[in-house]
Amino acid sequence: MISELTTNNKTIPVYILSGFLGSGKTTLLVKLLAYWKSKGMTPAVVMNELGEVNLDGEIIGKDVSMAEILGGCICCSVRGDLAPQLVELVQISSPDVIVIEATGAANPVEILDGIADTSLYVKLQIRELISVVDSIHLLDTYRKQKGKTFRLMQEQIRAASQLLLNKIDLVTEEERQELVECLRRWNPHAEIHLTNYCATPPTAILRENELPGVSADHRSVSAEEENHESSESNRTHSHDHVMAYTHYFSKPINSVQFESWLKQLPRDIYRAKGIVTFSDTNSRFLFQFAYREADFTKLRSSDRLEDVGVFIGEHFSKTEIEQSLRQLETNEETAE
Ligand SMILES: Nc1nc2c(ncn2[C@@H]2O[C@H](COP(=O)(O)OP(=O)(O)OP(=O)(O)O)[C@@H](O)[C@H]2O)c(=O)[nH]1
Repeated sequence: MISELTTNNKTIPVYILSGFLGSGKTTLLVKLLAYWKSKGMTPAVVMNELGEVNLDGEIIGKDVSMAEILGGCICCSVRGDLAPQLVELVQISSPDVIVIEATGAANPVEILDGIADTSLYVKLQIRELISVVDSIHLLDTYRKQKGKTFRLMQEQIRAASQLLLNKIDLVTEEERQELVECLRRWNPHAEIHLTNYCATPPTAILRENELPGVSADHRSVSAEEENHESSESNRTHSHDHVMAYTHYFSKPINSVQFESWLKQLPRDIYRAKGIVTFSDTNSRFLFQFAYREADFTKLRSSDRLEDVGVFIGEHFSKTEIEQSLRQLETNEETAE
């Protein structure tokens, strides 16, 4: 159980790096860390390895705060470790940004669920789920169309908001096109970047200019990004598809309205959890929502937790969720 809570009020962006074993996740991580450091930022890393040793940790360097979760996958066997490790990382190093490098065998949707737990204790906002795809490996499994690896790769691709089709030096131009078509079919929403050694401008995949809770369509785009966007024909231009949305409530809301709001959530949102203060009951509750069933547990009023909701699903509109929740908050304002 997490006993201490952070008092720092900033919201920390979180990026999840997913992708099959050996696809290039660490290669990308090293580039992202160098980028953040060059901007004077303090990044922190959560590394998860199936084995008992973390060899990649050596590559990261001693100047980056790192939490290691070894001996299992954070999406299943050591999932309970993720929240306490993240909270500790935030409390000790107060990072500006956190990257979670998943094991190659991880199902990213389960990791989102683990981060949702953590959002109850520290202010986190999942920004991107980046899946790195090994071109030659995908080509091989795609042509066979079966097996556990095929299904896992498919899940990692489906869940992503950013896709790096990496190691394109190892496939032909025709094969590249075949792979891009495959990615598009499995995930019509993600942005696709064709890369060698994950070389793509970090600004193109990080969406740093987007403030939490602000529609990506209104973000300001840097010149570098703009150039990149116009030269990249494979990208979709709506960024408003996310796998998780974290909402920090600004005030208590009405319990009846919130319950009926939960019931009408789109089917694409299959998991939600959080803490709310109800104006009409004068109490705080932990809420859980799964498979269209909502459950509320009363919290002690002394618990110093933020009012927050985390919503997980497939490519739903973050803006719509945000606006309708803000509406619930506004309803209370007018009722006062
Ligand atoms: N040919 C080629 N090799 C690459 C490319 N990107 C990465 N590699 C190599 O692929 C190997 C695996 O890269 P990593 O970045 O360690 O991959 P990973 O996904 O972190 O691997 P795991 O942690 O084992 O899951 C390394 O030897 C990289 O140098 C690429 O675009 N082309």
